Amino acid sequence: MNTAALTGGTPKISIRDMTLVHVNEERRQSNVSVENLTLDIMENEFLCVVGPSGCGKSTLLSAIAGFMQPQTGTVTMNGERITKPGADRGVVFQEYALLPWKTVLDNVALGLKFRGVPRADREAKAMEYIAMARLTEAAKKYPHELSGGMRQRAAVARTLANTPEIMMMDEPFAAVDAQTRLSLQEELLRVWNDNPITVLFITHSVEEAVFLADRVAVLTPGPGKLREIVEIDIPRNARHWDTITSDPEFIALRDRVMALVRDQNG
Ligand SMILES: Nc1ncnc2c1ncn2[C@@H]1O[C@H](COP(=O)(O)OP(=O)(O)OP(=O)(O)O)[C@@H](O)[C@H]1O
Repeated sequence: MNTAALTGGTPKISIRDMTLVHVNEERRQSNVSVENLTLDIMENEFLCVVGPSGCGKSTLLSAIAGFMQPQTGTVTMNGERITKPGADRGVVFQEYALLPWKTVLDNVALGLKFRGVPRADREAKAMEYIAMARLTEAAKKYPHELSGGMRQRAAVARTLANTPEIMMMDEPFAAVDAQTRLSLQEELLRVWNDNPITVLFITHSVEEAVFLADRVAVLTPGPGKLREIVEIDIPRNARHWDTITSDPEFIALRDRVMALVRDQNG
């Protein structure tokens, strides 16, 4: 855990009193999805966001990604207001992250291509990230030739190859089977330990959040406000599924976060 960052370091992302409203002009409807949310995401921390369905987790991600603007309040990165999407913020979604007509190598190299990096350089760089995701053997394969877990590892490699300042993940492992999901979580922590980066990870799974995070932000039922932040001080070298589920600290933190999510009195 990046304790220095959490106890006085610099926030990478600062959200202040942010309200996000989805407006449907045709139907003359508006829907307040996030209300008066204040939250910092510290440099190189792994922050998980949990909360009841519809509480605004994905909407929060959209604002940091620059896909939508707050109606009131602010969202900044390194002190600068976020006004549009940018390569400095990478997003991994649950599905559709890879272009089906491109190989793993071309998918991972795509962002570098857009930035004008010459072919040999971008392929060498992409292969480094592919190796990190343990996909070297699959570099020339197309997404439909990969398992769901391999596809998500490729999606993470593609995002990290763009060297963003923050990687945001919206339920990235929700579509894979339970066993694959556990190994993807361990793999993600291995990669993150080797490549420190700020991570915002959205999930429905309290266990997943407590396993991965430095801190878990629990939102209230929609419109989402911050209910509580729970610090997860389980040592990084204890984050293995074969042992952690019998660790009393893990059990206590999981139960605490679960109680916060289930309490509907926002
Ligand atoms: N494009 C949109 N137009 C109108 N309302 C929207 C739109 N997208 C989301 N909403 C509404 O905003 C609220 C928050 O949705 P959001 O998807 O951010 O929640 P969530 O916490 O990510 O949900 P889930 O856990 O079910 O994925 C919900 O009431 C949803 O119906």
